[in-house]
Amino acid sequence: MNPLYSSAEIRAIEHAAAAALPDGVLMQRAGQAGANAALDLLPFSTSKAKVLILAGPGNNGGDALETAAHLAYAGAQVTVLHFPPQSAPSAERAAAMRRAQTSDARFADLDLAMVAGTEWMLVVDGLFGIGLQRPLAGALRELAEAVNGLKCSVLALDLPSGLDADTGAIVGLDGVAIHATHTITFIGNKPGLHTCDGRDYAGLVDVSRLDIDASHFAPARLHLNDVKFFSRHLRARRHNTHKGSYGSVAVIGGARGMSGAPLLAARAALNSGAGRVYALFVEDPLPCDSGQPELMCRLADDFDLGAATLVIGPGLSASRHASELLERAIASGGALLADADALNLLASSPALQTALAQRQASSILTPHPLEAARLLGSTITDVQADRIGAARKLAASLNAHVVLKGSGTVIAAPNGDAVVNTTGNPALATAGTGDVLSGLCGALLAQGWPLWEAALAGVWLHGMAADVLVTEGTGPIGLTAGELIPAIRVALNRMVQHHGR
Ligand SMILES: NC(=O)C1=CN([C@@H]2O[C@H](COP(=O)(O)OP(=O)(O)OC[C@H]3O[C@@H](n4cnc5c(N)ncnc54)[C@H](OP(=O)(O)O)[C@@H]3O)[C@@H](O)[C@H]2O)[C@H](O)CC1
Ligand SMILES: [K+]
Repeated sequence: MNPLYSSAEIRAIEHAAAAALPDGVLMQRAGQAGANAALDLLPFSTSKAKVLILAGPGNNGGDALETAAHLAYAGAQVTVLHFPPQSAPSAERAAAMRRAQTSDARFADLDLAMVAGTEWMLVVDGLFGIGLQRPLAGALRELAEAVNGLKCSVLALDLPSGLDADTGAIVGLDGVAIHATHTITFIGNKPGLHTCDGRDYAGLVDVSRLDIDASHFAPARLHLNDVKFFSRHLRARRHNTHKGSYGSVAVIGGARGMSGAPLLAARAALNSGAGRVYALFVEDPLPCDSGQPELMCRLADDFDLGAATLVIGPGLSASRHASELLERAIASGGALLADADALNLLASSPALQTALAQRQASSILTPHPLEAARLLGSTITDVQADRIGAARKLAASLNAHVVLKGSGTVIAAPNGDAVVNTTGNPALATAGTGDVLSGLCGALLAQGWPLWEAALAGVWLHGMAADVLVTEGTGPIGLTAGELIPAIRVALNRMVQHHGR
């Protein structure tokens, strides 16, 4: 089920596997896998294909040298830019170097004009893998920038050089990484390829396990999101049901001048199948939502908060009254999702945090990185430098399921399990999409989904709806949050048709 491994876990697997195999086999397999991935990107007749191979000083460079030898034997015109190790290379890297030197690959000196001025069909990035220790600097930085200026495909071996394998952050303030179009990653998939800058820099990711025996892989605590994680909750509707069978959602928010946010969340909840949906306003309730008259608009103070699944936060404001409503919502016994201003109020109140952490029924929190930073007492930079760590920390300290939004949304449970989402695209970087997500998750909770699965499915469907709209040309530029709602409804129904019973 799409496990993700930290670099420490990958090294442990590699050591255990290498001990049971003849010397150098893993690097040879990595080089073969790299060459196969490269050949997939080259024309059938390789003889005219100019391929630039960047071979760094460590074992990632060893993989690149193996790849270079294979591609040269396959007839490609291979040029290698080689960065020799400062100390004695590993035996397998030395063997890889001999193989590349005895092939037809040409070793060239670093010349940025040559890199920029040649019509490469492919660049293979084997500068650094999981052993990157510091930012790319000097000539390496210039080389990465020159490669990033090329139009051709770029295949990263293991991961794009300059990217942190565990976090997906580019290493260093104002750091640089190779912008790959494809990545062939070895032994196991890595979180850094799927969150933060990872999705932009890794391109299409393929995993080669190097034929390592399954016994060497310990169960992972981190996975890519997968429909299999939540598909058993996708239920076909029974004929003999009524609106009461599908639960009630109450969205609490809408301070003066911010009534749009709860309406978006409430519309999303209704269109995601909740039986009854209330839009509860901190003050001045709208008489109705003329665009969605099925919604019931009320003053929050007049509502029994125990009577519905609560989504609190969209347009809530930071007023004292809003804080009292949050306190009441936390004290209610039912399922609760807190978003937006509710998260900011939580961040400024240790008492509310304690009350949330002590709830019998756990909760879902859906912060974006700034909201998460406020809750953690840190900065956006800190959060983005380790999104998975930040989500896990929040989940543990607040005893909540945390959805840390952004590229590669992270969903973390209080027990440390975490998932990185794979759907979604930059179209979601627009006002109101967070409100839609909160309403969608609230609707799934109201229909009886457990918190973890509701968060996984909500994030997955939200991203899938945006992906479908972008495929159809409705975005990424200019997609509006409201347009997501009918697309979510279609995606949810299609999934129920496919998986439900
Ligand atoms: N060992 C095997 O059989 C296999 C390895 N695989 C591949 O190996 C890499 C991991 O290899 P490792 O050597 O540990 O690490 P790297 O190649 O990523 O880089 C380490 C060397 O790079 C130097 N370094 C690190 N950062 C920088 C930097 N910013 N600028 C310059 N040099 C840097 C580091 O030198 P130090 O000075 O820090 O000591 C090392 O020399 C893994 O990713 C796989 O690709 C195969 O997958 C399987 C077989
Ligand atoms: K690399």
